[in-house]
Amino acid sequence: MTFINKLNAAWASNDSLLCVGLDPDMDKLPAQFRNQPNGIYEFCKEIIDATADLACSFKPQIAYFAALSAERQLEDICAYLRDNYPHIPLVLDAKRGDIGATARQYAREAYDRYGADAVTVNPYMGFDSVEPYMEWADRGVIILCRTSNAGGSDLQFLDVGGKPLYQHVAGLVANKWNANGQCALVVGATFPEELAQVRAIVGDMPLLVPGIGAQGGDIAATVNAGRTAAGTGMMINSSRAILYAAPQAGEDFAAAARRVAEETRDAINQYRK
Ligand SMILES: O=C(O)c1cc(=O)[nH]c(=O)n1[C@@H]1O[C@H](COP(=O)(O)O)[C@@H](O)[C@H]1O
Repeated sequence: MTFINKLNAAWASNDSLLCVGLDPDMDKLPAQFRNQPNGIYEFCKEIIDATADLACSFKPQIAYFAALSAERQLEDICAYLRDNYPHIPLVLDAKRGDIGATARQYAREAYDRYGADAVTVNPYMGFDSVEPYMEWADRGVIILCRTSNAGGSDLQFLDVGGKPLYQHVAGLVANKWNANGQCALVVGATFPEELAQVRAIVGDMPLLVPGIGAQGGDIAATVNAGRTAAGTGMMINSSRAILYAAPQAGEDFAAAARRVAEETRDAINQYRK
C-alpha cells in the first residue's frame, strides 16, 4: 500500500487528522524514563499505545534521538509502530536537504533503516535533492513549503516573479515534481492565510501541518484553511502539548497525553465538515 493510500485509510479508520509528534526531550521525560538505557523507547511506546486510535500518523523527529546516540531506540520505535500499528503512517521528520548520491543515502536511512512511510525533505537544493527519494515509489516525500516558524519568512516570503517563494514551491511540487503522486507539503498552522493559498494551489495534495498546541496555532482557522472538500487532506501535528501534557488528578503521563490527544482530535473534527 502506498503512503497516500495508507494515510487516506487512517484518516477514515481513526476519524482523525491528528499527527502525534514524537519529540522525546530527555529533560522533559517523566523521571522513571530519564537517563535509563531504554528510556526513550519505553516513553514513546507508552505514548503510542495511549494515542494510536486517535492519530492519523506518528512523526518521530530524528534529532531527539541522534543527539543522544539513541538511533537504536528510534529503530525499535519504528519497528514497534510497524508491527503493532501497521495501518498508521510513520513519518520520519528529518528535513533532509542534500543532493544526488548523498540524498539517496538519506532516503535509504529513512525508508530502509527506519521503515518510514514518508520523510520530510528540504527543497532548497532543487529537484535533484528530492528525486532520489522517489525511487521508493510507495513512500511519501514531504517537502517544506511554508514552515511554522517566524524566521521561515526570511526566505519563503521573498518575491519570485510576483509571488512569494513558498507559493512557487507549492506550484512546482504540484505541477512538476509530483508526477508519481507521492509528494506532500509542510505548511505551518501558524499561518492559516498562507495555508489557504497553498491548498488553492495544490488541490487535494496532503499537507503536514505543524504549529498547533505548543506553537499556539488556531485549530479552527487551520482546519478551515487547509481541509479538502472531503474534510481531510491534513496531518495536523502536535508534539510537546501531547507528550508533556500536565496530568490531572489520578492521571499518569500517558493518560494525560491521551486526554489532550483526544481533545485535539475532537477540536479538529468540529471544523472538518
Ligand atoms: O517538518 C516539521 O515537522 C515541522 C515543520 C515546521 O514548519 N514546523 C515544525 O514545528 N515542525 C516540527 O513539528 C514539531 C512541532 O512540535 P510542537 O511545537 O511541540 O508541537 C517539531 O518536531 C518540529 O520540528
